[in-house]
Amino acid sequence: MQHRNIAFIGAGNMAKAIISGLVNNGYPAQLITATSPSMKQDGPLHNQYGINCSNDNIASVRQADVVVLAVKPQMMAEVCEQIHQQVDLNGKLILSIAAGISVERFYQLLGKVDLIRIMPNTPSLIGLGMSGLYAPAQVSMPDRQFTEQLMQSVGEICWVEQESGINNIIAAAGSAPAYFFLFMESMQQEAERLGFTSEQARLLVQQTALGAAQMVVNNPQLDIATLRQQVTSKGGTTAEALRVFNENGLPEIVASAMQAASKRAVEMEKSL
Ligand SMILES: NC(=O)C1=CN([C@@H]2O[C@H](COP(=O)(O)OP(=O)(O)OC[C@H]3O[C@@H](n4cnc5c(N)ncnc54)[C@H](O)[C@@H]3O)[C@@H](O)[C@H]2O)C=CC1
Ligand SMILES: O=C(O)[C@@H]1CCC=N1
Repeated sequence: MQHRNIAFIGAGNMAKAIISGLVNNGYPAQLITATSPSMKQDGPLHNQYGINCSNDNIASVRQADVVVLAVKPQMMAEVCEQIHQQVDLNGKLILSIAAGISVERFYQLLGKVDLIRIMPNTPSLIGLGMSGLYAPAQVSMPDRQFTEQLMQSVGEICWVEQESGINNIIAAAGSAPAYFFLFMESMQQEAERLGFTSEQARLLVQQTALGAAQMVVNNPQLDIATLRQQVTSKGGTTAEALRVFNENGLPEIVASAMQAASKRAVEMEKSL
C-alpha cells in the first residue's frame, strides 16, 4: 500500500488498536506519530511499536499528510478548534474515527477539509478489525483508496453510501465486540457456578466462541442459521437452551440493543 505520514491525535484504546495493527502489518513506524497530553517521546507506545510520540498536537498535525482524529467525541470540538486556529489543513487528509460527530460538524470546526469518517472496532489490534467508511462526494479517489487500504491492513472494510450508515456500522460492528464480550462473560460466570475453575471456564468459552466464529467464516455458503441447526438435535440439550433464549426474547433484545447504540450516535450528533 501507499505510505503517508500519519498523525493520530489521541492515543487511547482505539488509536492503539489501529497503530498496533498497522505496525504489525508492516506500515513503517517512523511514518506514524501519536499524541496525547501526557505523552512522553520515549513512552510505552514508542518502545512497543517504534512510532513517534508527542504531546504537541499542533506540531504533529503540521508534519502529517494524514491526521486521524482519535479523541473522545466530547473532546473533539476543543481539539479541532485549536488545530483549525493554528494549522493550514489544505492538502491534508483528515480521518475521524469518532462516534457521533458528523461531517457537517467537522466542517464547522475545521473548515471545508478533505475528510473521511471511519468507524473501526478494537479487534483491529489483532488484524481482525471491521471498519465502516464514509466519504463525502468531493473526496478524491486517491484519498478514498489510501483510507480503504489503511483500514484493510487491520481488518475488513465496508463503505456506506449515506453518512447515517456510519451509525448503523456502530450498532453492528463498532460497539459490537462488547456485546460478544458480555455474552462470553455471562457464560464464563455460569461455567464457574457449574464447578469449573475460572481458567477452565474461560478456556471453554473462548475456544467455543472462536470455533463458532471460525465456522461462520469458513462456510460462507451456509447461513448462520444452518450452522445453528447442525448443533441442535431434536429433543436434545441445545434445543432446550435455545428455547430459553427465544422465550426470553434474545433476538428482540439484540435488535433493541443495536437500535439503542445507533440512536445514541444520532443524539450525540445533535449535542456535540
Ligand atoms: N473504543 C472503541 O471500541 C471505539 C472507539 N471509537 C472512537 O474512537 C475515539 C477514541 O475512543 P477511545 O480510544 O475508546 O478513547 P480513549 O479515552 O481510550 O482515548 C482517547 C485519547 O485521547 C487523548 N486525549 C485527550 N485529550 C486530548 C487532547 N487534547 N489532545 C490529544 N489527545 C487527547 C487521551 O489521552 C486518550 O489517549 C472516540 O471518538 C470513539 O468514539 C470508534 C470505534 C470503536
Ligand atoms: O462506545 C462508544 O461510544 C465507542 C464507539 C463505538 C465503540 N465505542
